[in-house]
Amino acid sequence: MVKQTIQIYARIKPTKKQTGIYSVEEENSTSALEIIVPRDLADGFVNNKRESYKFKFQKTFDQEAKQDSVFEIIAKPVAESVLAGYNGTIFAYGQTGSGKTFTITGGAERYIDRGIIPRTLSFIFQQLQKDSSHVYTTHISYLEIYNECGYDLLDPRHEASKLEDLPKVTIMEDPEQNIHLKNLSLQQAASEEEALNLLFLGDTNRMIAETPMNQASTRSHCIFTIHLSSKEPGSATIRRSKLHLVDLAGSERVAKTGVGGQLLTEAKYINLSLHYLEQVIIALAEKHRSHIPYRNSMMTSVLRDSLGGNCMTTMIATLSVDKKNIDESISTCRFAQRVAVIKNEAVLNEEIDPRLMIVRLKKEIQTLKDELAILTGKPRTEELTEEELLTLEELLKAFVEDRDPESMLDVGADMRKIHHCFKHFKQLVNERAIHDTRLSSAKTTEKSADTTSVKKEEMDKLQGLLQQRDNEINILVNMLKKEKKRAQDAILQLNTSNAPSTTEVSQGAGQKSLIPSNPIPRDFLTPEQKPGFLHRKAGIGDDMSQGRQEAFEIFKRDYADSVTIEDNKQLLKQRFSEAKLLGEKVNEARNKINQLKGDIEQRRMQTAALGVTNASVDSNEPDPVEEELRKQIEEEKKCYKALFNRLKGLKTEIEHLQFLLEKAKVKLQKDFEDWWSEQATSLQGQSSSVWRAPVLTPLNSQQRLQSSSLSETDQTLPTADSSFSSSASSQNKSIPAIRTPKNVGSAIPLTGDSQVDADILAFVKARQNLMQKKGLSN
Ligand SMILES: Nc1ncnc2c1ncn2[C@@H]1O[C@H](COP(=O)(O)OP(=O)(O)OP(=O)(O)O)[C@@H](O)[C@H]1O
Repeated sequence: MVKQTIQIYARIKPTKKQTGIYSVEEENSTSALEIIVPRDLADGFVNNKRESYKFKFQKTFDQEAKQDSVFEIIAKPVAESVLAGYNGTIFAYGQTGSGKTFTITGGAERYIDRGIIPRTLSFIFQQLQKDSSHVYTTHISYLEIYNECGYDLLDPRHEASKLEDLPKVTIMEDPEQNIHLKNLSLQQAASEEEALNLLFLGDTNRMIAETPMNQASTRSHCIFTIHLSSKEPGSATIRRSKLHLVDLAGSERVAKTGVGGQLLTEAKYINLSLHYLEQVIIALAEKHRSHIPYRNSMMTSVLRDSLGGNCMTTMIATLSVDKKNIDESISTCRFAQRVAVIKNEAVLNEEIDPRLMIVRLKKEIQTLKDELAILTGKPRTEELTEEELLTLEELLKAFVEDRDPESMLDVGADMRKIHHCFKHFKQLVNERAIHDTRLSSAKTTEKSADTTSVKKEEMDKLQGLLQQRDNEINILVNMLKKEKKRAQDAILQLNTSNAPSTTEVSQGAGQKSLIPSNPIPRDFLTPEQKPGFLHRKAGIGDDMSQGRQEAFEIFKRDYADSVTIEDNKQLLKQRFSEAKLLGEKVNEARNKINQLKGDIEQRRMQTAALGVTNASVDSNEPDPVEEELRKQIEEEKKCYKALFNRLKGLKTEIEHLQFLLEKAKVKLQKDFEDWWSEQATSLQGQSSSVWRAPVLTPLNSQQRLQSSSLSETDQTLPTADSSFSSSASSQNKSIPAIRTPKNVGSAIPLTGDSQVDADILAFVKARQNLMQKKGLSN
């Protein structure tokens, strides 16, 4: 790598006029250029009394300097670096007409005026011819940038087409941020002559010709590039280098009205891309500046490597030393001073030719194989032998089973064995993955088994509940039967004592029913008329099921202690009303006493008032009216006391009765609970096999009536599978509401009450549906 600041040179264009405004002083390896501002021009400065400006250059080529010396000193070293594989750039910067083109390309009239490009081409091709140790390839490209648009000056269509019709050269950037120019042709030049022809073609195609300074400066930038690649015969290394020879646009600034007042101020560039070039130069000159605005213009993008990158760069500041150009000359020198601090790092651009590399590696492999075969005494085949595989497997097994994390597996430098090991480990990892998947799926199955057990628990609970409800129904039905029997006994008794009061109601088809005309027994009332038993009502023992509540009502009625409870209740009621009456009387007596007290007070006041108005009235004499009132008060007080004492006694009696009732209530509750569980246990024992519910269809109201009527004729209530269905089939084909499957194990006990039976059947159906859902029905 070669680290180097951009080299700066100054070249002064010859002039026939006597200027006397500058002087050149050559020092060791540098030269000092002093520009002296004539007094008359400096008059306009207010704050600056300086009359001369000094600038340092590598060398200043004064007016008499010839093209060959410029080439020798400036271009030749760069060309040599390019030949060695480094990138190089030479650019000329200066105002229009200061000699940039003359320096870079040369004068067209005389051979001796050939500029840097032809001389470099000549030099390079001479060198190439001389060096037979390398194979060189040379390509030329010629780019013109005008108004931020790139044009290929070597495009043969230039002559026939207008500038705007030609394809524009565009900048492309690859992921490594390397710049590629699309539509810029690279023309191979096998000889100096071919290269010069290309230069001539490009110059001819330049769209913007040199113009007089006062009209418009030359505003295009031209970049002539020599692309060189070289490699030693048989070597895979290719060196690629580029040499940019750049003729920039004129560096004039705006507002050039005169020299005075403008010298120390920085006027703006006419050419925008030169402004961006200066921005890049300023940014590069600043230490620790991370962002360099190369992308702002096409010219700075193309010359990116030349400015602070992988390139050996040289700048030639062209100066026109006429008095009228003194400000532009100073600007140019200032610019050059900034450029001089930019450091470039040029590296050898070598790359490996991939095709050659493959060939070389193949060859190397073969050589190594041959060597190995000689050393081991046996040629290495593609596959491992069985014996080798066996040994390897044993090694692998030992390695995998070894618990020591530090243990090593050494199979030697045989890639076949290493590959085999990788294959083995991959297999292990895959097997492990499959095993894990199976394990997780097994866990999922376990989970689902858990869910099933939860469901089963729930089902068992429901089944228990169903059993409980079945028991309830059975208990209720049994109780109903008893009630019915009692009612019918009562009817029979009535019939014997009062025969004409019974009406025979025909039920059709030989069915008869005895319905008492008066009074109607409680249990034969319509559901709407029923006060409590089996009639839906809310409230009694909210914690009891409805069936239990109803059973409780019946139980209560037949309870042995009910009479005592009832008597106590009546007594309590009586005592309550007595207490109420006594309380009223006590209040009356108290009011009476208060009233009498008030009367006495009033009487006293009247007597006192009379004593004041009438002297004959003696207020100290006993008043018979007051005496009478006092006696009355005494009487009332006695009465009040007697009443109060009685009330007190009643209160004690009431409290005692309340206590007794509460006790009886608790006992009743307990006795009922005992009886209930007794009933349930005995029923469970009777029907240990689960009821098999018949297939049911809902009853309509007519059927309900018939069912109800039928039941009234029998002491044994009709069942779904016998009485009801058989009688229904014999009477009316449309009636059968209950169909029993063949495997029905037990009958549904019905009560004969249409509403109650409908409730029971609805319950049975709901139960059956539930059983079917749970998959328990057969
Ligand atoms: N060192 C020199 N010796 C002889 N003639 C020169 C020299 N430098 C420049 N000239 C002449 O001066 C004129 C203007 O020079 P040139 O065209 O090179 O200027 P320029 O800086 O390239 O201008 P532009 O910016 O317009 O391209 C040309 O006729 C050229 O031959």
